Amino acid sequence: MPLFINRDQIFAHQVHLLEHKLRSKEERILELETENALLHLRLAECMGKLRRDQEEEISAKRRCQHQGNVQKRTRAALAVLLSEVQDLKQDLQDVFAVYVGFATELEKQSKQLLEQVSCTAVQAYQGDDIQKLQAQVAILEHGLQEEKERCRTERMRRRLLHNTLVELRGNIRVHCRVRPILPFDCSQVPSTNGSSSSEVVVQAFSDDSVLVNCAKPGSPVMNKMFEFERVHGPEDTQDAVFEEVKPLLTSLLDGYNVCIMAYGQTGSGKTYTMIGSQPEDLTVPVHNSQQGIIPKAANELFKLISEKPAESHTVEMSVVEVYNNELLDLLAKDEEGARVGVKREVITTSTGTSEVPCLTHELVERCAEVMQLISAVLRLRAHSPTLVHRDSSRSHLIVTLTVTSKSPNALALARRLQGGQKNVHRGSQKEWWSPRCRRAASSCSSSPATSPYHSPCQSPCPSPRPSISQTPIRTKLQLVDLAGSESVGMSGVSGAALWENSCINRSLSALSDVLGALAEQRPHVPYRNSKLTHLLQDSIGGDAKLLVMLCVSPTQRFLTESLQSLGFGSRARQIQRDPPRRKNTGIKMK
Ligand SMILES: Nc1ncnc2c1ncn2[C@@H]1O[C@H](COP(=O)(O)OP(=O)(O)OP(=O)(O)O)[C@@H](O)[C@H]1O
Repeated sequence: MPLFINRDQIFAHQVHLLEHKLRSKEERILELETENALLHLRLAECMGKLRRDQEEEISAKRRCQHQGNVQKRTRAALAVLLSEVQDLKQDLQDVFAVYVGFATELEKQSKQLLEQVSCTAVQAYQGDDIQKLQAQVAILEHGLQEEKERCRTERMRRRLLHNTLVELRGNIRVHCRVRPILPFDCSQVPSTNGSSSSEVVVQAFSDDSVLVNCAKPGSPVMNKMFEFERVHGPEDTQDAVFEEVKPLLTSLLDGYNVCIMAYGQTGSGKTYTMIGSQPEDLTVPVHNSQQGIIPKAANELFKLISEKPAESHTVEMSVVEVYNNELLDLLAKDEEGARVGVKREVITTSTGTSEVPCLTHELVERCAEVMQLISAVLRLRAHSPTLVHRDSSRSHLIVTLTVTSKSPNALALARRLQGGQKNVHRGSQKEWWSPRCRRAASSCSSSPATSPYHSPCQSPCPSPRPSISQTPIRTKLQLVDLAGSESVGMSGVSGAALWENSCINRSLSALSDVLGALAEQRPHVPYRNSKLTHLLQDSIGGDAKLLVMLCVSPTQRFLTESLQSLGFGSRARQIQRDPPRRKNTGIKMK
């Protein structure tokens, strides 16, 4: 059957198809146009963002440049200031040298005149002449006294200028103490080069320099001079040593953190300097004149606090030892209330400071209480005999006195107000503890009942914050008696003691590495290489006022160790930190 195809129908169908295609194309075009418009919008947005970023970049660059310029100008001004101080120091040294010469000459002349007077008196026996001569002698002696006085004043000025220089540089202060010769300076083993082991080779040359004779016997003298902020000789008493440290206690109440650290080889007098001479029976009180820096500092601190309004300051104490690279809380008690060393960890907080969570703090109100706690923990501290020292400390001891000031002095308050609300809040967040924080702290398993103070609670405190003037300021006084470095051969130890020795030497070399990195201003400072440096991180690299007390033996027997300690001190002096800052101020010290 023939198939008739209606052409109109076919066309109509094709037209319909084409129309459908056209519609979908138009729809696609519309879609694409919308997409295009959206893309344009996004492009415009991106362009805007790019422009803003570019503007920000330009302004950041400008700010950077400005800061760079300011830094350059500050550095240049500081350099000028430093060179002026150096020149002044040099001038004063010259003047001092002239005065010394003049004074010596005058003394000589007056002696000669005195001799002449006595000769003339015997020969001539004439009253008039004697009187004249006596008058002359009196004038000369008076002149000599005056010169001596001027000399002393110039010396003081020189030291003051030097201290200003140290403050300007923000350097670590280094003092050195050369102890007297002691029986163990004479070695039982005869020296291979024939020299006497007890020969004095390290001397306090002046009040700021140490002279070391490094020559081998038979060879020409080879002297090395080391300069420090203050040098004490064997004749210097505990009181004299503390006098130079005392001003730091005032700084503590002015809002600075302070750290005093004794460094030196075993038997060089670190514990003697920090704690004082120790009787066999630790309960026997030590005479004031024999006390070291820790009791004297505690005494001075309570004296200063007693001059403040009543109950405005509280002091809390913690004691830790770093033994075999482990941190032990020496004030922690067991269930029966007996003190036992409990292991703790040191952590870095979100603000970058180091802290020991759950560390025991005891409230102390008198120096005697501090010393009672010290005697209690000294029994726990690791000691063992070595060939050099029969009661050698085998751990680093860190005594911390935390002062909370509810009514800070005008100086600290003014600084804090200048520092601004933002700063205070940042500081207070870390320092203020609300009842909720206290509860959190006391829920810590080994928290002491005696103190509400613990490491800061991480959870936000909903309680209202105190105003700026109400916020207590907390400052830390860290007193560190480091374990003594020594060579294995010299100490003659073996077994467990050998491990102790290697831990001590490793932690001290970690301390040295940290100082090296800071002195060379390396971007990474390896604080975490040892528990000791991690714990002391804020004091060494932070903004605390740090005083390193180098202890050295005077004799040939320990020459290598003494040179190593003096080198450590010199390296510490090279560190240029930001000048120490008061707590909560954010303002650099003048
Ligand atoms: N300036 C000093 N005057 C008198 N005696 C001192 C002086 N310095 C140290 N001594 C005595 O030297 C001995 C060793 O001193 P000390 O215990 O302080 O050494 P150390 O550096 O702490 O040693 P270690 O690191 O091994 O513990 C002690 O008997 C101490 O009394």
